[in-house]
Amino acid sequence: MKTNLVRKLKMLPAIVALAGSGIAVAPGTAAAADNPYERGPNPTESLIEAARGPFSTSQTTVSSLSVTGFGGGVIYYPTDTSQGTFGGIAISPGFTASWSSLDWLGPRLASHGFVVIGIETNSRLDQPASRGDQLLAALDYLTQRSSVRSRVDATRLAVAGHSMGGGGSLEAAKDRTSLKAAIPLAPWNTDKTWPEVRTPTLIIGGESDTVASVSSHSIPFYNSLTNAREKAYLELDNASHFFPQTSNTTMAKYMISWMKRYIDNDTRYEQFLCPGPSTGLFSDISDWRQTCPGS
Ligand SMILES: CCCC(=O)Oc1ccc([N+](=O)[O-])cc1
Repeated sequence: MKTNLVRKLKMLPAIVALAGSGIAVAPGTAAAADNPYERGPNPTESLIEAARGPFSTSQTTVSSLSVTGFGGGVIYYPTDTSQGTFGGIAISPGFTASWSSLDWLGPRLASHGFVVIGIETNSRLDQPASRGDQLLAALDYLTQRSSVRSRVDATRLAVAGHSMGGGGSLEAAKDRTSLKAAIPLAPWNTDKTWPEVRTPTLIIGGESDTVASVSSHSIPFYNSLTNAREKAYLELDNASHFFPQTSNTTMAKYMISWMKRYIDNDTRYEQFLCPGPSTGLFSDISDWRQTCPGS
């Protein structure tokens, strides 16, 4: 007992120094006391724009033969086990595409402290409703059966997807209102109204998309999210339908900020979302709309 007390007293200066430095400390220590889900250092523009975040990552392939409800995929996860569990994110590719079309996103998001599963769909022709079911099946697999399940917090989960996969992410959020965040990318869906979604949702559209034009998809979807706890719309200047398929710093930066803010409840990332980016002549963002907490 006495030895423990002496050890704790000896550690105090180190804990105080860490708290001041912005370096994350384990849940239960001083800096993380307010928010047990906060992971990683204090964010800066350069941190969220970098090709990799502060966590080292590893990956493991999931065979379609070992799962039900989706077509397997790849899991990316932080190797650090000293800070507790991480939130989980499932991501679906679009019509006729495989996970490899988006795979740059896996390590990019995981390196900020998330366990990410990029899925293959049962068929590459699956429609958005099916892709939504498959995203949820992948999250269940991730948290209940996968080899990394002990690293994931099953109460802090999110979805994203491209095109029909983005339409699928709206379907998943509609069906599972406990999801903490959704990010449809150039979403495509025949259903144009989403009042059932309560999950904080960031829609990212491409200004020059001719497959799922923002005027008939992303913007009406955003406007119809009347019951989402928070929502935002980011439009990438002059971007085509296929912008998520190559590494895109602006897209990654706002995905990271949204996921951190709503999966981890990390208000340190609010600075990038409220009031959000400018959309001037020299910006690569042509439109930004949002509801900020309390507004
Ligand atoms: C990578 C393909 C992204 C995607 O899903 O694009 C499409 C979305 C809708 C249709 N369609 O309605 O035929 C086609 C492609």
